[in-house]
Amino acid sequence: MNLHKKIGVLVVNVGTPDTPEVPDVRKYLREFLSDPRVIDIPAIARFLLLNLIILPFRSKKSSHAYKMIWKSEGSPLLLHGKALAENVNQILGESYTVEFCMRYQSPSMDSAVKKLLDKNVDEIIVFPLFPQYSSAATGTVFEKIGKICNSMWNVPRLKYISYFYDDVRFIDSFYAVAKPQIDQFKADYVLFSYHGLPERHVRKSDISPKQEHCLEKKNCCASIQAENKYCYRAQSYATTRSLAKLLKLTDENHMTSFQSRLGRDPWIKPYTDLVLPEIAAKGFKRIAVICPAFVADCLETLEEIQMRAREQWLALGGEDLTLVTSLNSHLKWCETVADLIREN
Ligand SMILES: C=CC1=C(C)c2cc3[nH]c(cc4nc(cc5[nH]c(cc1n2)c(C)c5CCC(=O)O)C(CCC(=O)O)=C4C)c(C)c3C=C
Ligand SMILES: [Fe+2]
Ligand SMILES: [Fe+2]
Repeated sequence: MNLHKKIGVLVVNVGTPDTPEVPDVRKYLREFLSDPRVIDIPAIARFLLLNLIILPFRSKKSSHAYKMIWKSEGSPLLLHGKALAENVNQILGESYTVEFCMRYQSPSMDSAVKKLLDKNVDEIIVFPLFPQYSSAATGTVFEKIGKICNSMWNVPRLKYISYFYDDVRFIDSFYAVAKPQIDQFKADYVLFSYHGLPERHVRKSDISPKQEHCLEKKNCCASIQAENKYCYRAQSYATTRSLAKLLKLTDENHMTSFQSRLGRDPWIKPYTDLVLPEIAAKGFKRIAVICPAFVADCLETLEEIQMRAREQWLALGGEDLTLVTSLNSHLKWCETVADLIREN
């Protein structure tokens, strides 16, 4: 390797509002949900849905939720991302410059790319913090970097990290973080709850000639094959299989589900809020919930799982539910991120 080469790294997460107040949450939701990769319906229908239904109702509701998890220094998603980038930069040393940014709102991808170019980097590695590929999260980050570079005369060399759902170091990091928490909690059941997606997104990721694999064949997500290599649901199940094996779980005491639905379209199943009653009915009392689609704790883990799902579990007669805190800026995870960057 050329010792004088300077490598820029963009570590990107989805985005968060600047404050938990309604106007900032509305601004964030507007940018996020106007993205055709997130709400993939015709532009006029998306505009009407967003302005007449989602923004008037959701902004207030989400603002209330954000207020419950907000830290004095800011949004958990932002704080964890900044800490991760700082630690990874220290591990990688001075031939690398690592910038943390958000696909929506701030710090913006545009400002982070500018910072890297001001430091005269020779190439940029784009690292979306999403273990499983989805067009709504990973795809939109890659599209955005393309748009940013479109306006440049000297386009920097770009490299992309698309997914790492089965990378042994990612799995080992989650194991290292989760295992002590599950043991200490004395869980009798482990639920792997992933961010959901509309079923339509998964069907569109199917690369078989007539899209006859994803959600068409029985057990379509039970293994990764050529047809479903971009299938978010199949990649999520693969993450669960690797983690469950390390945690020595059996088919009886763990399962995979999908949370955070929005709107009336069918989303990938099973739904987290609908499996909790089934698990309770089997007599399990102490459930630990791991969320391996999120490498940092955020609204979806801290409010939806640790608060709302816990309340639901207690109402179902469960003894307790714990959220297994995420990778955040755990040292093993920082080393994994540094390794994934180095090998690019
Ligand atoms: C159609 C709507 C949505 C899709 C598709 C979607 C995919 C998706 N999202 C993440 C990661 C995160 N999403 C977060 C929040 C969030 N997500 C949606 C909607 C969709 N996400 C909304 C409306 C929100 C905002 C909060 C709310 O009102 O519920 C977050 C947390 C952000 C935070 O500030 O803490 C993350 C992270 C992935 C990985 C993904 C595709 C798989
Ligand atoms: Fe989301
Ligand atoms: Fe699939």
